[in-house]
Amino acid sequence: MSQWEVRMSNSKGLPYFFNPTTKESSWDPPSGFTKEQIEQFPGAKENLGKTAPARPGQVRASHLLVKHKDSRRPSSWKEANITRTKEEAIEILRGYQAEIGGSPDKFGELAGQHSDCSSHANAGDLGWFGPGQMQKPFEDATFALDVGKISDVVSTESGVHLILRTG
Ligand SMILES: Cn1nc(-c2ccccc2)cc1C(=O)N[C@H](Cc1nc2ccccc2[nH]1)C(=O)O
Repeated sequence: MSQWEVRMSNSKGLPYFFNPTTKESSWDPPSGFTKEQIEQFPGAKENLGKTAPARPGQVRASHLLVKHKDSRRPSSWKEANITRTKEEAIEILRGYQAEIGGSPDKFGELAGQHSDCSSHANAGDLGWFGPGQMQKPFEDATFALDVGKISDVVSTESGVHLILRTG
């Protein structure tokens, strides 16, 4: 039986069917196979049922930033002159992390109250962004998250962050 497999289209963020023997590819399942057979194709379990991101290649995230004295801009809507150390900032962020407990709703509430980023007014929402738009540690951490998940502490030149990936 010519072996079909399910691959993920990077450009569209959608699964497609590919036959390495015949080099055929199709968005729709090849005919002549039962649903059960299709579900056994290599790659089917990882890829079938995935929906395309609203903006292929981009991600959306919210964050809670705690700045410190060595931040690129040690000032925020909350505090004109931020003097805490990076270690103190991490301790504060750990407290928020515990209170958030993995809840996206709680994340937005605390980001709105406590984030040292001007996006606090947006419950921490930064909108959509692609590669090269945010500081690299922030970008890498966001792209590594599944949608709906919250990072551990991430450090950038702006301070220390918790990141919630939303899209
Ligand atoms: C990248 N960005 N987007 C917003 C924003 C987005 C939506 C609505 C309002 C503000 C603010 C910022 C920003 O750079 N804010 C900085 C702090 C900061 N540094 C960041 C580094 C990486 C990601 C987000 C970051 N936010 C500041 O207020 O000093």
